[in-house]
Amino acid sequence: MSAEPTVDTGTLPVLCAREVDVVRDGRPILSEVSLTVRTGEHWALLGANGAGKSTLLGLLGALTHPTRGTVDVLGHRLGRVDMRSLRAYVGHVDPRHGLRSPLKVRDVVLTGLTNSIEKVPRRRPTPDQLATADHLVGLLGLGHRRDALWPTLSQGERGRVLIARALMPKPRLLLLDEPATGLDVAGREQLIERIDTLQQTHPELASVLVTHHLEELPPGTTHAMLLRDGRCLAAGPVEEILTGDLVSRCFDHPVRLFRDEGRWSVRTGRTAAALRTG
Ligand SMILES: Nc1ncnc2c1ncn2[C@@H]1O[C@H](COP(=O)(O)OP(=O)(O)OP(=O)(O)O)[C@@H](O)[C@H]1O
Repeated sequence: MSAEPTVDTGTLPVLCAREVDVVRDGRPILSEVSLTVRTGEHWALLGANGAGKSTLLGLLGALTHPTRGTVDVLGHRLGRVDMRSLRAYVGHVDPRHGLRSPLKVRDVVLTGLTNSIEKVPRRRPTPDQLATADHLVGLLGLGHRRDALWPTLSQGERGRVLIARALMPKPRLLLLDEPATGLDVAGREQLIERIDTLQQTHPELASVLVTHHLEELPPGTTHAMLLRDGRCLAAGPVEEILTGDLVSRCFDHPVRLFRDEGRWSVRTGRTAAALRTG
């Protein structure tokens, strides 16, 4: 039987993946990927379609095991401890959330406590838990929608509800899988603003955000990893990694990068040498 993990809240990295390989149906999906994430770091995980981003996020979220290599979450190795208890320390925001019931916003946020999609019958939240849910709903800018039903929410509102839900068990690591997919400009900007606010209100948190679009990165992004064909092309502080040259290689297309007020934008460039970063 797996032991309940004691979680280190001190100096250990929140997450440490070493030389990870993932092979599915005999095909290498990830090869020799290493990543260390520490408290207060906010990582962008970038790569073209099929590069392996979601597969890596599944490992980081203790949803799957590597074929080779090791993944430690708060000092506890996947495979040696109960994966479900580790998941309580990792908030996973997946826009493909499969909720079917017409739950109210506040009830969806409370499902974060049980890490379940639907409400768990006969489980009553404590007054403290209700207060935390209300606080998070407000923090994500949804105070006025607290009693709205899930099917009536816009996609942008759903994204923010799912972030509040992921924060409910007070995780140390927040994983965001393409959170701005399908959002209009207003929805995307509100989401990015709220993610950026979290980085200030929750200094104990680390995050990894997957996207194809540099425009969707919050200004508070501190680090980036570029994945290409299942391998890490580059990883480190964002100023060193988000360069026209490296991003061009990552997406196999010459681009120039611009940064204005903390946000990135990308244009096709005739040569990668024409790069300009701010
Ligand atoms: N269970 C599996 N069996 C076989 N191949 C798989 C499996 N899961 C993923 N793959 C393949 O692994 C590759 C990486 O998939 P993954 O979803 O991690 O990429 P991604 O970078 O997140 O892509 P996208 O940006 O399109 O979402 C893809 O080619 C995918 O088809």
